[in-house]
Amino acid sequence: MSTDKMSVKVNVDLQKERQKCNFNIQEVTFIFDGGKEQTLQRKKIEDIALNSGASIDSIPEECLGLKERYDNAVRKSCIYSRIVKNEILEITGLEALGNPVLRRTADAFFKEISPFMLHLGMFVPTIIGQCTEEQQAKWLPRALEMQIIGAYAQTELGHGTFIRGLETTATYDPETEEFVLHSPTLTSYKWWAGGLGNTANHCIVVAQLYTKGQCHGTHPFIVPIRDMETHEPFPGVKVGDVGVRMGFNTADNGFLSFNHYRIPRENMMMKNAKVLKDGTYVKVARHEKLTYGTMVFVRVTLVKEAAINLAKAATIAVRYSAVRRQSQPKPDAPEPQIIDYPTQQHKLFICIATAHALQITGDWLWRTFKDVLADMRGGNTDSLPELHALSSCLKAISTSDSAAYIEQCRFACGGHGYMLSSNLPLIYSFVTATRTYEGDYTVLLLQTARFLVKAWEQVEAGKSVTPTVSYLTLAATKEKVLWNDFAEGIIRSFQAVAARKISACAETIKRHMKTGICYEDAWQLTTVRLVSAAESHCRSVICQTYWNEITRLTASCSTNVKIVMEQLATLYLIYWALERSGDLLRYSTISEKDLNRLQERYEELLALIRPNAVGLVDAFDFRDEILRSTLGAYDGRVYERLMEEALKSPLNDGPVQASFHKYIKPLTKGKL
Ligand SMILES: CCC/C=C/C(=O)SCCNC(=O)CCNC(=O)[C@H](O)C(C)(C)COP(=O)([O-])OP(=O)([O-])OC[C@H]1O[C@@H](n2cnc3c(N)ncnc32)[C@H](O)[C@@H]1OP(=O)([O-])[O-]
Ligand SMILES: Cc1cc2nc3c(=O)[nH]c(=O)nc-3n(C[C@H](O)[C@H](O)[C@H](O)COP(=O)(O)OP(=O)(O)OC[C@H]3O[C@@H](n4cnc5c(N)ncnc54)[C@H](O)[C@@H]3O)c2cc1C
Repeated sequence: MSTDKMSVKVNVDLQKERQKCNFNIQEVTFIFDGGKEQTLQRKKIEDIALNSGASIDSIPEECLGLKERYDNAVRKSCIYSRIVKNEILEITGLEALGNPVLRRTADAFFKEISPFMLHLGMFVPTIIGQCTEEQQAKWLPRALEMQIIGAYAQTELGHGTFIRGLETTATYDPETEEFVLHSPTLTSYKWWAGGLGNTANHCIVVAQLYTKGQCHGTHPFIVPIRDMETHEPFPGVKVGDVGVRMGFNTADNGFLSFNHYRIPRENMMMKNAKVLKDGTYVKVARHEKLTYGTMVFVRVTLVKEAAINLAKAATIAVRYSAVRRQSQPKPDAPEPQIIDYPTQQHKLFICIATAHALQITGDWLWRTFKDVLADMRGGNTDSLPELHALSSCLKAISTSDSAAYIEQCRFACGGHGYMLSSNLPLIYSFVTATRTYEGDYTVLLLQTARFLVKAWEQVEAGKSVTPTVSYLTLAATKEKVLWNDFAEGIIRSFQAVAARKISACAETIKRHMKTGICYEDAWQLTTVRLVSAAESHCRSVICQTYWNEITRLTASCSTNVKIVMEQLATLYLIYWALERSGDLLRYSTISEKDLNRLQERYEELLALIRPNAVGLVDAFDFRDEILRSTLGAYDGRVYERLMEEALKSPLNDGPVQASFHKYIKPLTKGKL
C-alpha cells in the first residue's frame, strides 16, 4: 500500500468493503502486472515520476484555454521526458516502448495526452523497425536524448485506411542525390499525426516513392520540418494544428504539406528497401508488408493499454458504487449502497473481468510478437500473416470493448460520472479514439477475416493450419457441437461458432461467384458476415487465452485468489455465452433449459464476487495521483472532493462574473 493510502481517513462503507475482502490483494496485483518483478518495477517507476511533483495543477487542466492547456502539457512533457530519459529507461531499457508502464506513469502528469506521446510511441519504434543499423546509429541516440522530437505522419486528409492510396510523393533526383517531397493536392496533406502541429521538429513521412519514373509504393522517410534553433518551419513545409477534437486536445495533432521540399537520399528509412545513388530501387525485405511494421507493433501494445484504461474506469466506478447510496427498495430500511443492486453488479463486474482478460491476452500477444520478431531476424517471415491477423482482431475487439465498458462505468456513476473531475469522460474520449486510430475496427476485422477464409480453404484442402486456427476443423463436421457448460465446453462452443461462421462466409462467397460476379464483389457482399465471423474468432481466442493463462498463473496462488480469479474468468465466459445465445442456439446443442441454467449461474457469480469487488479493483493498484478522480480515490471522500474541485473552477473566482455587467444587466434593464 502506498503512503497516501495509509494516512487518510477512509469512508466507512469503503472500510467495511475492504474488511469483507477474503483474498490476498497483492497476489492479484502481481497477476495483473504480469508478475511480482513487474509490479516492483512499476512501483519504482511510479515513485520516481510522482516524486518529481510535476502533476500538481492549481487550476484543473480541463479549465484552461486551448493554448494554455497545450503550453501546460508541453511544460509537463519536458519534465516527464527528462525523467524517462534519465531514470525510467535506465530501469526498463527499450522494452518500455512495448510496456504500458510508461503510459500508466504518464497519467500522473497528464489528465489529457502528452504532445510527446508519439515521439516514444511511434517515432522511436519506427527508427528501430525501419532503419538500417547505420541509420539507427545516427537517429536513435538523438531521439532518445530528446535532441530531436518526432511525429509519425502517415494518414492524409483524403486517406487513412487505404495506405496504398496515399498521395504524398517522394521523387528521387539522382543529380543531387535527394528526394523531393511534394503534396500535389489538398487531400494529400498529412493529417492527424500526434505532436506534429507545433511540437515536433522531425517527422516520419510515409510517401509514394518514385525513382527512374517508376512508382514503388509507400515508404517511410525521416524529414526535418523545423529549424532546430528558431523552430520555424523550413521553406517548402507547411505545418499546423488540425483544430479542436473530441479529446486529445493537448496531443497537438497536426497537418503537414510539402512544396517540392528536398531531403537527402539517406533520409529514406532503408531497412526494407533502398534507393541507390543512381536511383536504382532495391528491395531488401522478404515480406511485402514489412513497412507496415510500426502499425503492427502499436496494435499489439494497444491491447494492454485498453486493459489498463478499463481497469482505471472500473476502479472509479466500483469504489464510487460502494460509497453511493440511493433509493429505498424496502420500506423503513436504509438506502442501499448502489453496488448492492444486481443490475449495477452486471454493469461493473464484467468490466473487472474484461480488464483481466485483455491484460492476459495482451501479455500473450506481446510474447507472440517477440517470437515472430526473433523469427524474422533469422530471415523467416512465415508467422507474420498469423501475427497480423491476431493483432488486427485483438486490437479491434480490445479497444472497442474497452471503450464500451468505460462508457458503461460512466453510466454506472450517474450524474457525477459526467463530471470531468471524475476522469471518466477523459478516459473515454481517449479510448474511443483507439477504436479508430492505428486501423479502424471494421477494417482490421476484415483483415483477420481474409486470413480466416484462407485458413478455411486450407482445411478444406486437407492441409495443416497454424495453431490459433486449428479449431477450424470443427466446422468440417457440420454437426452441432455438443454443449456443456464447463469452461472448456463453452470455449469449444465459441470455436465451433467461429468455425461455422467462417465456413459459411467461404460458401457465401462461392455462391455469389457462381452467379457470375467477381471475387472482390462477392467478398464485399459477404463483409457483414465476415466481420461477425472475425469477431467470433477473436472472442474465442480471448476466452481460451484468458482461461488457460489464468489457470496457469494461479496454480501457485493461495486458495482464495484461485477461487476469485476463476469466478471472474467464468463470469466472462458465461457473460459472452449469454450475449451470443443466438449463435449458440444455431451452432451448438444448447437448449432453453441450458440457457436458463447459465443465466442462474451468472447471477450466482455476481453475488459471489460482490464481497470482493472493492478488493478486486484495489488490486489494480492505481495510486490516486494516477487515477485523478473525485469519485474513485482510495479514501472514498467523493462528496468532499467534488466540492473541492468545483471550487477550483475559474467560474467560481468571484460571486459576480463580468458577463453580468456586460450583457445580463443591460438586457434586464432593456438597454440591449
Ligand atoms: C496516439 C495515436 C497514435 C495513432 C497513430 C496512427 O493511427 S498511425 C496510422 C495508422 N494507420 C492505419 O493503421 C491504417 C490502416 N490500414 C492498413 O493497415 C492497410 O491499409 C490495410 C491493412 C487495411 C490494407 O493494406 P493493403 O491495401 O496494403 O493490403 P491488402 O488489404 O491488399 O492485403 C494484402 C496482403 O497484405 C497483408 N497485410 C496487410 N497488412 C499487413 C501487415 N501489417 N502485416 C503483414 N501483412 C499485412 C494482408 O493480410 C494481405 O495478405 P494476403 O491475404 O495477400 O496473404
Ligand atoms: C486521435 C487520433 C490520433 C491519430 N494519430 C495519428 C498519427 O499520429 N499518425 C497518423 O498517421 N495517423 C493518425 N491518426 C489517423 C488514423 O490512423 C486514421 O484516422 C485511421 O486509420 C482511420 O482512417 P480514416 O480516418 O481514413 O477512416 P476511413 O477509412 O475514412 O473510415 C471511415 C469509415 O469507412 C469505413 N471503411 C473504410 N474503408 C473500408 C473498407 N475497405 N471496408 C469497409 N469499411 C471501410 C470504416 O470502417 C469507417 O467506418 C489518428 C487518428 C485519431 C482519431
